[in-house]
Amino acid sequence: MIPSILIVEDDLTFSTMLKTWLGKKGFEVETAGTNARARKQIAARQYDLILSDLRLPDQDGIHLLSWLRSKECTTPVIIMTSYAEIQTAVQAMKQGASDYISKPVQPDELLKKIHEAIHKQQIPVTPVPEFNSQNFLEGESEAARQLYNYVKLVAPTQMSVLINGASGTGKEYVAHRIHELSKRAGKPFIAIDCGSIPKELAASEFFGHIKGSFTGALHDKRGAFEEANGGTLFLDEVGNLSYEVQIQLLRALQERRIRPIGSNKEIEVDVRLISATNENLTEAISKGNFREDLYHRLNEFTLYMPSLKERPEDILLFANFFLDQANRELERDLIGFDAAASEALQKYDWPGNLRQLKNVVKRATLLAQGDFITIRELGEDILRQPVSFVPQSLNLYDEETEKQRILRALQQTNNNKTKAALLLGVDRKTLYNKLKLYNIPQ
Ligand SMILES: Nc1ncnc2c1ncn2[C@@H]1O[C@H](COP(=O)(O)OP(=O)(O)OP(=O)(O)O)[C@@H](O)[C@H]1O
Repeated sequence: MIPSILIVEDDLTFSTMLKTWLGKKGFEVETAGTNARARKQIAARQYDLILSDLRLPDQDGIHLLSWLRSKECTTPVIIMTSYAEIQTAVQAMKQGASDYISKPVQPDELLKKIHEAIHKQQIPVTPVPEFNSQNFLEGESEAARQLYNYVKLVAPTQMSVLINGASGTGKEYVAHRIHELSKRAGKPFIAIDCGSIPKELAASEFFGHIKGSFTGALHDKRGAFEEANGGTLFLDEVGNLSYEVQIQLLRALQERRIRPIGSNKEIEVDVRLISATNENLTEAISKGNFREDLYHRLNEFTLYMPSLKERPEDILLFANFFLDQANRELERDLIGFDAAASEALQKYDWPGNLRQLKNVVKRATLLAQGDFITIRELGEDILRQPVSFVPQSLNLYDEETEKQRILRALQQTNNNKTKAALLLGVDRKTLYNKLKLYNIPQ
């Protein structure tokens, strides 16, 4: 499916130029010159992304954002601003913008941000992020250790894997990890969000079609099975497949062959399946909504993704990891979280799991005024949890963990004892005592 973009921009030359360029990059693009016009167009149809100038002749882009929120419209919005001051961007992010970009717009940067924003919304075939040590972390909790032990065991096999877990726990990341650790690494990894494919297009998404085989089939299209041939096909939200598509899928898996719609030729496919779900599929089976035979095909091995609440030891680890990412993306240089912020992060429930933590940290990185993220920047949801503002004592940790935390804090602060003490939530004197205790050179 071609992703659609609405450009809201009053500079006609610039918007025409953007429209042409994005059109060449494979997007379907429409434009609007005013806020009022944009609202009309948004009310009339669904877009995958809105790219809006901050300053518009009638009302500015921030107004557009609050209007979208009032309509409970979740289409991602990227704000373009000539005023690169942080404040406008901050306001836009607070109003729910996915991202911002300053003018003059760098085409490659814009394209990257568009892909990221659309990816977060998960259109059916999601562009696959690059996985490397800069954007993947396993965690150190017992739950994480167990999960990645299983991942390493199952990855090299041909078994189909069903990943079970709540939204934002990292199911797609784990699916990709399995692919990377398998013999299929280097071959395609194709992700399909079964939850957002319209029922009537599902067969074409999976198996492809021949030009003219139905109204709207303007070109030949390769389906996901063919795209993933030799590699891995990842079916996200697999519980959402219609019964009819479940039957077609089962047949394809049993026969290892598919036939594009309108074609009389069958194509052999060699695909490893990884699926993910956040619902109870056994319950769906008992209600007659999911086929048991397909379930067993998909579920030769089950992985359970722990929620962030079930792995509290990993919260600060991930928070710091996402902070490094946000520092790079936003060109900021924050050192860490102060003691009260660290405590608040650890006490919060994180219903949206890693995805929510990543978003909270990114916003806070943008908003922070000093070297550390404080409780003020973490947002209302997190503050609503009862948090005592007394810095946490270091002694909650065992000695080795405590020593490692101190070494990390010193490294993060370039050996600045005052800042390291602040980061650890202790006073300087305590820090000096601890340095002596652990024989850490001063
Ligand atoms: N192991 C990880 N290391 C680093 N970042 C991660 C990891 N796992 C998840 N993330 C971050 O959290 C976000 C959510 O992860 P992912 O999309 O894999 O979750 P999901 O469980 O598939 O969510 P959903 O059920 O909503 O599709 C990712 O975009 C990524 O930024």
